[in-house]
Amino acid sequence: MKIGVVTFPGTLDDRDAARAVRLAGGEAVSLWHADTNLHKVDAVVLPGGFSYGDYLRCGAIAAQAPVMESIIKAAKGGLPVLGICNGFQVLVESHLLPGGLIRNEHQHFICRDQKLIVESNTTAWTNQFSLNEEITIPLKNGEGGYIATDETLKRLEGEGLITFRYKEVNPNGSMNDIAGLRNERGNVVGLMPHPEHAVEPGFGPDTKIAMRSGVDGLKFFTSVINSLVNA
Ligand SMILES: NC(=O)CC[C@H](N)C(=O)O
Repeated sequence: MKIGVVTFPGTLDDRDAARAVRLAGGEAVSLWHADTNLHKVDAVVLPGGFSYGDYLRCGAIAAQAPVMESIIKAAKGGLPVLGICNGFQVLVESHLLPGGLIRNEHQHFICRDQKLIVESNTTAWTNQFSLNEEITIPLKNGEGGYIATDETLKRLEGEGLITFRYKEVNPNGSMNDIAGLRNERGNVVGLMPHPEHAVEPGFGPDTKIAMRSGVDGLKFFTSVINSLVNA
């Protein structure tokens, strides 16, 4: 399976995302921000980083990049798309997911191992998790505070679109402890924490904190391969 990994100017985590794809058994295909086609990929990862220097708002300029025009169109047609951190911000700025991401409540950049609860396991990117499974993956961002109108929050809660919720600590003031969302169809998923940094023993979260192997992030990538194989 070919999984496209997008690089915008200022992207940071494209190499780790490509490595995660390979460790899960997929083929990573580099997509450049200026690409006007998606090179026949079966899914796309929008990785983390500081696209366009975080000018204006994180992800706001990347959402206007040529490659996003194809990704938005393909996502609406069912292509699996995962947005990680800056990628989540791009998905929100592209209106593929609702709401907004603002500066962390405490105004500081945060970097920590973060516990999450998986609240939806029927998406292209989460089908290898159990419902309500607790996972630990790294979190590192400056604008991770999730906001939405009361009406949107009600819809997200009512329709089961909140895919990840922060556990124990709400690290950034996100409304309803929201760490990640899905679209109705389940092909588009975005989250602030970083699964691609928790795919190999010894390199992910502190296993004393995670109390597991520190590779909880790998299941995002095996999930999408599983959903493509069984599509
Ligand atoms: N790790 C990231 O992707 C960071 C995203 C964004 N630059 C922020 O600080 O919020």
